[in-house]
Amino acid sequence: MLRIAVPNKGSLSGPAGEMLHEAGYLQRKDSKELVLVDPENEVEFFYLRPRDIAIYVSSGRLDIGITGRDLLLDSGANAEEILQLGFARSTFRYATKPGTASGVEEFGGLTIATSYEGIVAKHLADNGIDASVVHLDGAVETAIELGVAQVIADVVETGTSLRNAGLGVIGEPILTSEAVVIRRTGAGTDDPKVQQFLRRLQGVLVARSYVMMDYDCRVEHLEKAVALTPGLESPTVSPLHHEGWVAVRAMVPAKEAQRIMDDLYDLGARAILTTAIHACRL
Ligand SMILES: Nc1ncnc2c1ncn2[C@@H]1O[C@H](COP(=O)(O)OP(=O)(O)OP(=O)(O)O)[C@@H](O)[C@H]1O
Ligand SMILES: O=P(O)(O)OC[C@H]1O[C@H](OP(=O)(O)OP(=O)(O)O)[C@H](O)[C@@H]1O
Ligand SMILES: [Mg+2]
Repeated sequence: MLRIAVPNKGSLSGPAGEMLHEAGYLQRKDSKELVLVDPENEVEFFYLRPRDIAIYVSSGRLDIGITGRDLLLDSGANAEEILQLGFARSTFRYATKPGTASGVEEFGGLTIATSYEGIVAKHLADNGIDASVVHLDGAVETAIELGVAQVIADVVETGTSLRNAGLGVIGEPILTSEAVVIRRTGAGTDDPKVQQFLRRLQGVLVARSYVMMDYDCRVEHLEKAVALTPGLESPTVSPLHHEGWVAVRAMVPAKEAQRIMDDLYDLGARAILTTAIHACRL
């Protein structure tokens, strides 16, 4: 059985469960369930605090985990990313009240509040800055108003929390984060069970970001049409009953589908349609 750590709470938990469900795995129905066995797929899911997942995976007791890159780096655990999942995207940044500091180099002697002490301590050390770090569990933006710190370092997605607290970002993002699949460093991905798990998640990512496009076009326009829809390997081209015409089928990125349909139409293609892909193995 492959043993997999899944976030039990917070921003990662819902999307991780949805992705596993789309990949064909059983998922818990009750948020109080801590362990779930999926016998058909030969996997066992452990629902754990997102912050603890890298520690479990680095111990080798669990084969794989889903967590955030920022949490992985903050933990300092002996685990590495083996797949990016594209959700829970955020940046990790410093912020202050206007007028406190214009750059990270002015943080010397100040106190920085954060839930991610590991990342902040390393970043300060790398930049040779001597500042104090105070750990808070959450709602870090309020720390400045309440006088606990002059600077915060926190997750920023839309920036709404910072704006609401009257804070502005300082310097470049310390890192960009997203949900990732992790494995103990050096354990590799050769294990066929790990390979199968990764292929299933990759299949979900592709099914979400591509659509299938079909259209008819005249033979003399085929080369130009195929250049617009090269597909993954190469498009399928079938003869139509109506001589001089072919039917073409190819996967295209969902975000570009409308633009490609316009370009195909201008080229003389007709009956252009797209359909959703529900599952996929590349
Ligand atoms: N607003 C957000 N948008 C995108 N990702 C976020 C956001 N807030 C947190 N994350 C990501 O979620 C992960 C943190 O998960 P965690 O459960 O510890 O905190 P949380 O989502 O803030 O939940 P809570 O604070 O309610 O416990 C990190 O990878 C972080 O980058
Ligand atoms: O840039 P934004 O879109 O506002 O998102 C970022 C905020 O979201 C998270 O907070 P959460 O709501 O999880 O509360 P927390 O601070 O207590 O973790 C994060 O810690 C930031 O505060
Ligand atoms: Mg939070």
